[in-house]
Amino acid sequence: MRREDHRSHSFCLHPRRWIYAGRLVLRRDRSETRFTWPIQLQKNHQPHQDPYTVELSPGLGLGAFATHDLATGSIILREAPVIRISRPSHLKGSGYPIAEVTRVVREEYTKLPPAAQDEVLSLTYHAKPGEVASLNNDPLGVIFRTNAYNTGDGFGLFPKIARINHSCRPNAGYYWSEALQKRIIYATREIAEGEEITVSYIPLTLPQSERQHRLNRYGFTCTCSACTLPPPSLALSDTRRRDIGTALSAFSTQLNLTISSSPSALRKARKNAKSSLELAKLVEGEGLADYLPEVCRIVAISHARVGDWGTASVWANRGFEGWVRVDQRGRETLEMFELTGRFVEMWKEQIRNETERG
Ligand SMILES: C[S@@+](CC[C@H](N)C(=O)[O-])C[C@H]1O[C@@H](n2cnc3c(N)ncnc32)[C@H](O)[C@@H]1O
Repeated sequence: MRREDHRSHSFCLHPRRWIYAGRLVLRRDRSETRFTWPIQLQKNHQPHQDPYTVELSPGLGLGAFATHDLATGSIILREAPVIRISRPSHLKGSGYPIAEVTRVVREEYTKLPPAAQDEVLSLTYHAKPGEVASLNNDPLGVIFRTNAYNTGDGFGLFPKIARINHSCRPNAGYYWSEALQKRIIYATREIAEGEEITVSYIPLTLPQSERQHRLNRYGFTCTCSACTLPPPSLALSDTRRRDIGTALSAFSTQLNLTISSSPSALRKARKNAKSSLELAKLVEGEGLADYLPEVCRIVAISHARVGDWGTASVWANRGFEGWVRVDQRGRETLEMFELTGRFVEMWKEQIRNETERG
């Protein structure tokens, strides 16, 4: 059993509800594994100052910059959409035609107060030559196309989030909270004061050439640290990202909690559990921190399927820690909370049984 360092937590699950904090130490032989479960909750002592400011980012237009050091998991911004449009069912899979986007966005735009209209019109956009002229000189559709994010069932314009630039190795992630009806931006790793805050506009498991192709619609060539690697390292990064993408989609069909019983199913499940740890290493090595909470879930469930409750508990707990900071009442947070509790109980029972057997 591996030794896990005890980690302290400084966030609040519910502002007025304090949850029992107990430290769980499980011992086997001379090694021990400790972690705190349920998590130790303390008051959130984040500074009151806004975590970011908007400034010029050389070569990228405006960008968002950290005003102080931000810890992993810090919430940078929560924003509700000023304009929200639904996904047209008849066009599933194909893009929204820009003339139609322009029409529906204008309809919503006219309902906004003047200050919000000005904020929308101030946003950067990328259009093909002659495109805005072909839309009766109405830029709203292309503003929307350049800046919108999804909102679960549709798309929304978030004028503050829209100032955040792209990187293929971002330091922030985003999340649409159904409960809050807001998009949340959070630090996926430590961000130093003055550092630019970046998110990804595209899936990051694509190789560099495909990423550049996808970014064409935003009108720029990405020069982030991942895209400008020297050729041998770039080839390695491309392979790693492809492998991560393949593994993520392969695991997506195997994430149930049925314990494998037949020898061949168990052999396969053991192989998968091993691959899940390799996936975690690849994601960490490639610096794709916003994929980590999902990978924690994969590692946890893959180890539960082979009855390795220690590893399953530690990774479920890690996944929970990742999600709870982002959305305390989110579906993923609650799932990982529930799984950690369940796995810890199984783990305790496993150790009790082993101790009794001597
Ligand atoms: C959603 S906006 C981001 C904020 C924008 N920089 C601004 O000034 O409002 C997207 C636009 O920002 C620019 N941009 C974002 N990320 C970039 C990057 N990594 N490199 C160059 N330009 C970038 C592109 O012009 C893109 O169309």
